[in-house]
Amino acid sequence: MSQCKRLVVIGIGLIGGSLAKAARERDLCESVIGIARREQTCHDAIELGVVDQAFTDLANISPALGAGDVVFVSVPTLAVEATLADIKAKLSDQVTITDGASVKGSVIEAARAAYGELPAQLVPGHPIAGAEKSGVTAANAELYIDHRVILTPHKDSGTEHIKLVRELWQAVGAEVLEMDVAEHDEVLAATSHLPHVIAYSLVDTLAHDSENENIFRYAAGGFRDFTRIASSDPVMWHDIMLANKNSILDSLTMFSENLNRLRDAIENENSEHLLGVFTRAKAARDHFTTLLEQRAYTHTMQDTEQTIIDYHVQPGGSVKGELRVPGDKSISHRSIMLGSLAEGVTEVEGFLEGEDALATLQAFRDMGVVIEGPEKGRVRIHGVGLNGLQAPPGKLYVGNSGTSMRLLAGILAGQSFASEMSGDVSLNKRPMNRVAIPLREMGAEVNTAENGRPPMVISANKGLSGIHYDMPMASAQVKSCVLLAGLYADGETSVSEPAPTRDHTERMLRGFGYEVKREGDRISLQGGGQLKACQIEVPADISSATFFMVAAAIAPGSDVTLQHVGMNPTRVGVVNILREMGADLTLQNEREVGGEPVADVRIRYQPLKGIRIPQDQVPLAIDEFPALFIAAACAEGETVLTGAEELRVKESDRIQVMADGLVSLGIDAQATPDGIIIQGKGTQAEVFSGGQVESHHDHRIAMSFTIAGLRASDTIVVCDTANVATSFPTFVELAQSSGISLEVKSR
Ligand SMILES: O=C(O)C1=C[C@@H](OP(=O)(O)O)[C@@H](O)[C@H](O)C1
Ligand SMILES: C=C(OP(=O)(O)O)C(=O)O
Repeated sequence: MSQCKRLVVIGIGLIGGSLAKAARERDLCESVIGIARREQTCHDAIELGVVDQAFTDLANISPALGAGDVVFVSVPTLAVEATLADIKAKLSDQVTITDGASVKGSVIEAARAAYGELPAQLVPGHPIAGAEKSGVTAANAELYIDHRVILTPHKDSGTEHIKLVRELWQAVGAEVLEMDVAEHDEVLAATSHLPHVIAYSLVDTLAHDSENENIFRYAAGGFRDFTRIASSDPVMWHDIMLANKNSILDSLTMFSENLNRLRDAIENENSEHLLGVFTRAKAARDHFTTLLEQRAYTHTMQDTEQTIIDYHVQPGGSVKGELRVPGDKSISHRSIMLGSLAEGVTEVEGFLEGEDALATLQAFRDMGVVIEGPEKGRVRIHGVGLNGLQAPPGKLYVGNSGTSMRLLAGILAGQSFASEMSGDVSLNKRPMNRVAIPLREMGAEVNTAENGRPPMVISANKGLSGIHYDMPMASAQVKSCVLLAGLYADGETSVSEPAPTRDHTERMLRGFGYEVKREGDRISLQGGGQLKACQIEVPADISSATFFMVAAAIAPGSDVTLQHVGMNPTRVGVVNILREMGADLTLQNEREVGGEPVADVRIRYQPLKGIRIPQDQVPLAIDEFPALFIAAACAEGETVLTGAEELRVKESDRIQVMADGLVSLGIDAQATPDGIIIQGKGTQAEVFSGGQVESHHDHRIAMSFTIAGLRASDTIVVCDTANVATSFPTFVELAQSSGISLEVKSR
């Protein structure tokens, strides 16, 4: 398809030559013409197949050019003005003009100087694709594939000209964005121009060293990677420095100040500062790497531009083997929170490197806490004490994680700075009034969006008072939020829970040397104490282990042992319910690790029967119901769940979403206001039909329908499953290694 009639490239170096060559090889224009100052370049450009024709003067071709033709100016930045003056003198105002200069403010100035008013035919642009090579010989037709081109049209740029330029870049494989000129120049100063100054300066400094030969001879990866861009074209970079002087100076000043602080930290052996800078930078760079690789990720990444990941599960099979699922999510969150607020260094083992717990970790890094790792589940937290957090530089983004937002709300209410927390599409629908109400009663100023939804804005603490709070729902998140705010409140803070909920906060506070009392259903603590750093070993997450317990319980021939699973009595509902359904489940090697009971759980297939789920088990198995509904569908007879309306406000409405998914896979399942009624299909081999189910931004829904594949008659496709990484980043590997035929496909 022809994009433009003729393409004229003025300045046939790497940038111009690559566009010319790409246009020519892809047959995008009737002809591609080069203009260069030197005869030799013209000759080389034709020889190398970069252009069809080349001239040293635009006048050779300009009379023939008109509407539909594009001139691409690709000369050194400071030569743009003279080139535009030449163009104005020789070219029709119908021809589209664009350029490739790295600084856009100076191009606009040059155009004003040459034309007076900015001409409609001009659409400034900047392809973000350099290479340290330069000259026509480096021209590469593939250079722009999957690279970005930023267009900075001015207010009078003609739409037909913008369209032509945009389509030309897209046709050579680039992704085209638009930006305002000033924003472009600031962003580029920081991300491209500053790194070039630093690389040139570093190599020049080392090259002047008397022992430079040795330095260059022995310099391995670090030097080579870091200084690659110092081989770029000196004239081009000289021009960029002058053309974008002000923005570059701003970035350079900020960098020099930080470098000086680092220098002082080294001189004074300030490990805190060094580790703070290095760990924050590593986390940022790792995040950037995943962005570059376009993998589904984590904390601060919003749901933009990601490829969608689906699971394709082939029917049948069984699960076998010894498996260790990752660390407990609830305990991992709390280890970061209490470790950060403690005096001294807390060491954590078995930390869950899933997105939810990482969101909590990032929030505390944002508030100035130095956190080393995670590295294979190990984390070292340099606690700052209850009053040592610093105001974060911006909003705290906690992704998909309700636990992060609700527990953090309690801690943030106690801080001397204001803060704001936001989440992803799922979290932004979840109710936050349940924590805002008691926090306001304590004296905090908490604002939410409509109907108590996130974002949450929490004002600087003007004094909190202890309260007694009778919780209207059984929620460990609400209980923990109030108790954590209670650390900052005057006097005693207490909560009563309508039914026992997970007690990790209370246990861990005690582990950090903080007194927490429990009398019946009432839990209390006094404000104003101190947390002392400790060692934490996080057991494997019973909620993650559940998927393999249910898998083994429903798939004939299965025999699985899950190692080192947390068996906190407030979390064992799933074990009790599966046993009552007739599962062959035994606990082995029961022991206590760091204040939490653990055991190995062995499950062998045995037919299940439907039951009426005891209400007292509901809070103890609250996250396990999606998987338990799959077990119910495979059981003989009816299973009835009541008293579980809390399931409607999790990452999705887990009652409705599971009922819909089950029905679409051929199960008689009926949602009720506070539960579900499922007619099990018993021992018949194929319980579920094949089909497609949505995860609705909910990891537990995604994993539950994955294990349903073990008793399906055809392929089950579970759509949009990147959220599994919030709680169970190794799910796919473990599922595959244990015998589930699961394939991950992206779209
Ligand atoms: O405190 C916690 O770590 C959690 C409490 C539960 O939420 P609720 O408090 O809303 O029941 C649970 O569903 C969540 O996965 C983790
Ligand atoms: C409800 C859950 O988590 P959270 O509330 O932290 O998002 C869960 O993991 O099932």
